[in-house]
Amino acid sequence: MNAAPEPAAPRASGTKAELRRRLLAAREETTEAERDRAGSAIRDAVAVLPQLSMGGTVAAYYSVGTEPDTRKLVATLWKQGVYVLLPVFLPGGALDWAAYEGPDSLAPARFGLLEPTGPRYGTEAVARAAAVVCPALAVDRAGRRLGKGAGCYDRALSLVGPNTLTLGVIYDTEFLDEVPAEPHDRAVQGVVTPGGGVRML
Ligand SMILES: Nc1nc2c(c(=O)[nH]1)N(C=O)[C@@H](CNc1ccc(C(=O)N[C@@H](CCC(=O)O)C(=O)O)cc1)CN2
Ligand SMILES: Nc1ncnc2c1ncn2[C@@H]1O[C@H](COP(=O)(O)OP(=O)(O)OP(=O)(O)O)[C@@H](O)[C@H]1O
Repeated sequence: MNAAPEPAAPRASGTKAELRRRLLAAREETTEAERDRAGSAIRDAVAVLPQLSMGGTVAAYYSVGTEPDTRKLVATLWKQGVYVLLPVFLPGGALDWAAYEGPDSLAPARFGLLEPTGPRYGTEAVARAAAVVCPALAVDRAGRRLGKGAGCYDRALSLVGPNTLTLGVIYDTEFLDEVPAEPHDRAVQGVVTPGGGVRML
């Protein structure tokens, strides 16, 4: 065949990298007061969900930097008697999990993260959670999420069953019509934003 080749479609990974840069730059513009308000709204919307308030296990993340704040949510769930697992980033990109046992149970880790210091329960511990509260840079209408690019949450979400509630936490402006997706991407069931609360997708 001598038909001219189609122009190459941009590789999804390239598109993702560009989008990440744009979204991270926008997060840099948020103020501490905005992030503080966002954290209260996220806590108020999420802590009342039955899967997160019945005293079972919830896998969450402990926000750092300009991420949508989940520290208030984590503290509230813990005070309510929920068993909160937080991720420990392993070399290679898998996540281990350990319990949040109050602010003193965290220590600074690589990449500016604050990670739990208690016993680690293994990569598969996430499968015991009634809900997984995932960090994301963007989520689209089909629940496709864009993460930081290490594939941590794609792997973690591939371990959870269909009865586990999976939520991506983002700012309102990060809820997009479409996020570039690759076959390994694992969608979330719902999205949480400060302005929109919890929306199932
Ligand atoms: N608060 C929080 N905890 C979390 C996550 C998260 O997104 N937020 N993670 C969600 O997956 C995991 C950590 N994932 C990470 C993925 C990539 C990089 C990273 O590439 N960081 C560097 C860039 C590379 C480098 O410096 O060499 C950076 O900070 O720019 C860091 C953490 C587990 N814990
Ligand atoms: N289930 C998996 N098992 C092993 N590696 C995986 C898996 N899922 C994704 N990966 C790896 O992770 C890399 C990064 O994926 P991607 O760019 O989609 O990350 P992300 O969804 O943005 O990040 P994260 O999941 O950490 O929030 C992929 O190139 C892939 O090699």
